Amino acid sequence: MAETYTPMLEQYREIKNRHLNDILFFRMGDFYEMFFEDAETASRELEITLTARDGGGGKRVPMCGVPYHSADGYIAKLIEKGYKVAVCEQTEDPRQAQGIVKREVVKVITPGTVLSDQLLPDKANNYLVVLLEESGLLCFAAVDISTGECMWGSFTGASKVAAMCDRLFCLSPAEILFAGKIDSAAAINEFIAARIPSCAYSSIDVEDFSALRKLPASHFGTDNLPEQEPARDCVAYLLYYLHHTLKSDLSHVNRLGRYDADAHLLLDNITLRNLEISRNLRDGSKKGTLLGVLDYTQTAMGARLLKKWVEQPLNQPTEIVTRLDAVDELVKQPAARAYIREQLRDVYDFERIITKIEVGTANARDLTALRQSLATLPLVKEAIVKLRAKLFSSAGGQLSGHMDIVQLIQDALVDNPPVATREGGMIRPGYDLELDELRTIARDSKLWIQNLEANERETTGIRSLKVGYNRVFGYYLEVTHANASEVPARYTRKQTLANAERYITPELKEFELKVLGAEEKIVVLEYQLFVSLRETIKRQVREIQQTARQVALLDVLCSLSEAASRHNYVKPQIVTDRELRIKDGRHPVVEELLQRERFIPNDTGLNHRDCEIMIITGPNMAGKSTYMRQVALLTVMAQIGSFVPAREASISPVDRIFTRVGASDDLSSGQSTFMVEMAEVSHILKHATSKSLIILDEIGRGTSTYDGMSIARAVIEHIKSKIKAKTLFSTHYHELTEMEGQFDGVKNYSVAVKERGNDVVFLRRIVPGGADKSYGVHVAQLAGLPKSVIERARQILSDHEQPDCRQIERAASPSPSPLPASLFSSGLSDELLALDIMTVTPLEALNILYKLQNQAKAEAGKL
Ligand SMILES: Nc1ncnc2c1ncn2[C@@H]1O[C@H](COP(=O)(O)OP(=O)(O)OP(=O)(O)O)[C@@H](O)[C@H]1O
Repeated sequence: MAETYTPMLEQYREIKNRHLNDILFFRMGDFYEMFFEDAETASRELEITLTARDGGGGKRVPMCGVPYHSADGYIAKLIEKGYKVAVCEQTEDPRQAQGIVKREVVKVITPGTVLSDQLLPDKANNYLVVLLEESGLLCFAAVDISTGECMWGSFTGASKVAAMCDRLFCLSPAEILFAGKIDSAAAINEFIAARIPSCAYSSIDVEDFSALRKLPASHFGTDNLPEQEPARDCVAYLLYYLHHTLKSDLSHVNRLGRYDADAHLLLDNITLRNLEISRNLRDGSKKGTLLGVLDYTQTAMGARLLKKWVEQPLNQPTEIVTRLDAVDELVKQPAARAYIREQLRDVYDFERIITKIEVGTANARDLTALRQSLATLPLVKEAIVKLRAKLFSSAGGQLSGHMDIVQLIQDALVDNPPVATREGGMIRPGYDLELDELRTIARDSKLWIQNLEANERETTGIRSLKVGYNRVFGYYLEVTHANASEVPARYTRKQTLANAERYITPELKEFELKVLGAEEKIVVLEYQLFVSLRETIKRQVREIQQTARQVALLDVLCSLSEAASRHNYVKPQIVTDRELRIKDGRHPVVEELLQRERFIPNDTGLNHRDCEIMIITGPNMAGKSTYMRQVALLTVMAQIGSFVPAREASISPVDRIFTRVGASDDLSSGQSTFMVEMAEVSHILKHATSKSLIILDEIGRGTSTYDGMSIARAVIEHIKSKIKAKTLFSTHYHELTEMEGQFDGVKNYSVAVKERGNDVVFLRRIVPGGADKSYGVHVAQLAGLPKSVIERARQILSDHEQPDCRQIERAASPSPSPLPASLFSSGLSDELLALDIMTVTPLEALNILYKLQNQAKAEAGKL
């Protein structure tokens, strides 16, 4: 026989059955209760007491609970730990309920659908992504429910997984859902675990999917829908999940954008990381990144847009120039820029406020923030209309101040309303006649009580008599025991305290009814008025969203021009001759970090005639990596529409930038450093085109010299003959400089140094020609290696640099390099060879080691 529970628990079980993957917060009065397994999980994760309650038939059922007013904090904790929380409310007034109060899940909160400020990342997007793979097409649909932004994209072919991973890296979703069976799931999961570890992921399956197929068209209309069915289905899953979790009509998710890879300069996730475009390698924050240097945005909307611009620069010259012209105008008009930025400082994140209005969670304070934000816009518009650049004329035109809404909120709400919406105190006097009348009754009642108190004191002669109020007895007259004998017969005793008696009179009760009724009515009426105000604003969701987008655009343009003038950048010329010419270029981030030292600028000239590939040699620490990243970053900046740190720059947009820089530790994937390096090089060789820019920093160094050098040379030859991409290649293999004479367009450069005795001065200048020394020992010394090690290294190096040794090293055959002669001279090796390691005891071994060391010391002249 099926187990039976109390009617309330039966209701719980019925609801829980529909939310098996969620923790069910079950509202009971002032608490959210959890039962059964959920109670055990929640008590463990939230560190709250696990109790039990009678489940019917003598069964004890595990239970725990949290007060409803502090539930947000607990929910936040569970979401951060990757759980989903279904919030089940009482949907009827318990006083009117017959039997068990009706309850319903009003929303499911998941990492990708959170809307509370507490859980949303400040100034950043919070994406939910659905992935679907079908008929060779790998699709995604993404939404930031907090702003209403929604888009889709799809990839095919051999590189579809890599392309999807790059996209996911940019979106950095809070939650990913795999719809149905995804062939590439393993590879994608591996990437998420390594690169977006905070992302929650699960699968989504629907029994009757055919019913959902209509969702995209009914929600977005048919105009912008993806043509391919898998992509449309992906959007359908996304909408289904949103309806299932948010249970609102989602009118703020009203535009479906398409991610179009062809419109952008593609920066894969490796390059985004290597160049530290928006996240640094140290802790993933924007400190010390290109975004960090360019971000002078004033609003959260601007900050989110700038991150997109920086991670997805443009590739079409006309679009780039349009942005550059706008930035240029603001650079030339510092007063206008300062004025606009000043106004924008008072603008709240109203893109998110609009969402809260749409889903009905906005409070009165949100609305006053919206009013304040919109009210500043006419001032911004005034400044914008005087500007000439194309982007301003479109932005200015659309920058509506929504004065009707500003006025409406101004009239309806007091200046500083409370956060709570059901406790009154929000609506401005004069806004609603009925409310004003009720307030008059409530206010007059205070006067009435004062009068009553004075009258009663006079008629009874009890000077200490006072009128009071409590929730249990309502209004009462309080008289001390000492005066009890003076109390008239018309008083009815209600309560006896230690030193006083409390009474009521018919007059007082009648008054109470009127007053209490008024106060209750005020609270209800204020809430109704507030909700209807919210609904009125909701009708303009689209228009206000449009305004938010214009504000973001303006903020970003101001930010880029502020960065340009603060850091002394110049407007790059955008050309189409496939050349890159930079005069006195600087690294935007390194120049900011250098405090006392001055950053030394350098030129660059890359073209397909005489300098397609730069082979850069030079000492360690000389500035090779900095220079190469600088060239890449200046290209990225120009394609963002930003000015660049240089005296002059003319840049032909590239289609992709590839980087292979440093030793990226991919220990999590179980691959060796060299394997990762080769995989990255292979990725570059497969995807680079003649319009790409490639940065290769010392490839081949993770293996033996000969293997490494051979691979490096073969890679350059391949790029030169097959790909023809502009390339910067740094290396310590001086042998590669021989390529200059052998291939047109391969040019040697080196970083100049000055030698002073054993000391080396880095000049940080890139000059034509190859270098012949690495000065690695010098850098080791700078890094603080023990003096003895440095001296020994110098000795080995000088032996090694003898002509006969160098001859051997440069030979192309990969024979093992001989050890320096001195190490095993004078019979040391004979003694070692004679040893039978398997039979010596540890003590004997130590003795032998001691003897060998003494011998070595003697040889080194240290004894
Ligand atoms: N143009 C410059 N002006 C001033 N300082 C610079 C310049 N370029 C580089 N530096 C400084 O030199 C440091 C080392 O530069 P970088 O890492 O580019 O050297 P590298 O030649 O790539 O070294 P390695 O071969 O060891 O990787 C940088 O961190 C920076 O502080």
